[in-house]
Amino acid sequence: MDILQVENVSKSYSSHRALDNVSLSVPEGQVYGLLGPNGAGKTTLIRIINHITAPDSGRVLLDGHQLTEADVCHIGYLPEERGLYKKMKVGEQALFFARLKGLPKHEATRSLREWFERFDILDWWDKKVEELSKGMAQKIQFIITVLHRPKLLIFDEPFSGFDPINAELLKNEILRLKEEGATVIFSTHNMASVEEICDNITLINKSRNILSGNVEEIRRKYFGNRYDLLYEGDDRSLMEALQSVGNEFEVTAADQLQGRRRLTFHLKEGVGLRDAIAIANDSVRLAGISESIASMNDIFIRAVREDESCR
Ligand SMILES: Nc1ncnc2c1ncn2[C@@H]1O[C@H](COP(=O)(O)OP(=O)(O)OP(=O)(O)O)[C@@H](O)[C@H]1O
Repeated sequence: MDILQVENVSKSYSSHRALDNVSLSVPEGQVYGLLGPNGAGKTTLIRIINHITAPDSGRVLLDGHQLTEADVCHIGYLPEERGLYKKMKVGEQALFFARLKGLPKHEATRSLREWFERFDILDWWDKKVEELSKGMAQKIQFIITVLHRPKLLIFDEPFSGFDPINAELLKNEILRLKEEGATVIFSTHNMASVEEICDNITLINKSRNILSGNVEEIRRKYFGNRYDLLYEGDDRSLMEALQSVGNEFEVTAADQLQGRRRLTFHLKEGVGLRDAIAIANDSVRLAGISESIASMNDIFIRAVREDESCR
């Protein structure tokens, strides 16, 4: 069942078209990535879903009905530009926002303390917000966003400003929220996080949806019929030997210690993998072969370039 459906949404700012007939469906209980180059239209779409901006045409459905202002309380939204009151103390402010979202004081305090402990920031409770670094303030904002347990969470660039340890912490918390039943949509430029936590994605380029689907399926299919050969020997002679069965050759050092190399190549249509292995074996010492799964980074670049070339 899809918790959110975006149907043919378009939006223009004066003469610029920020979204052009964008449609997507977000399955309930999954993590959904919104990807795209700078200025593609991700934040505009997120703002439309959150009822901050209205679309010029198209509609957004939540649980099958047209989303209204009243539904916004079921959505937790972490905007890209985050605002906290600088002079207020951290705990006091978190409590203030929790009360605004309708949590009784006792429950809000207990729940906030639990979150602060989990994020290892309990000793920040009485600090002033102005004393916090960017990443520290971001943790507080994250907690405020998820505290009232909305069923749909939308994070705009949640990883920006986080060091690798805190980014890992955030990833695990997003997965924990998913396990507890929440649906999470987030925009990001961090492709590693997409591979690690997203079930599905949509890639927007220049206001249009150019690629949607399940991350695993996209990664398997996108480049299609590609394999990694692990070997010891001469790169050039291996590539020459494989010319008749493959193309798009790319050599990388597989591991420095054993001096192994990795050749990634595309197997030509109608050629059996066994034939390629036999040819490779005659030319180098083959240590392994596996299907090559494209990275989201490669897919992002290729999909955007292909889209640009046919506009
Ligand atoms: N309030 C606004 N007024 C005018 N133009 C806007 C406004 N908001 C966004 N735009 C324009 O709409 C386009 C899409 O912007 P948007 O912020 O949605 O992109 P984005 O995909 O979130 O980009 P980034 O990855 O850089 O955050 C951009 O060209 C931007 O300049």
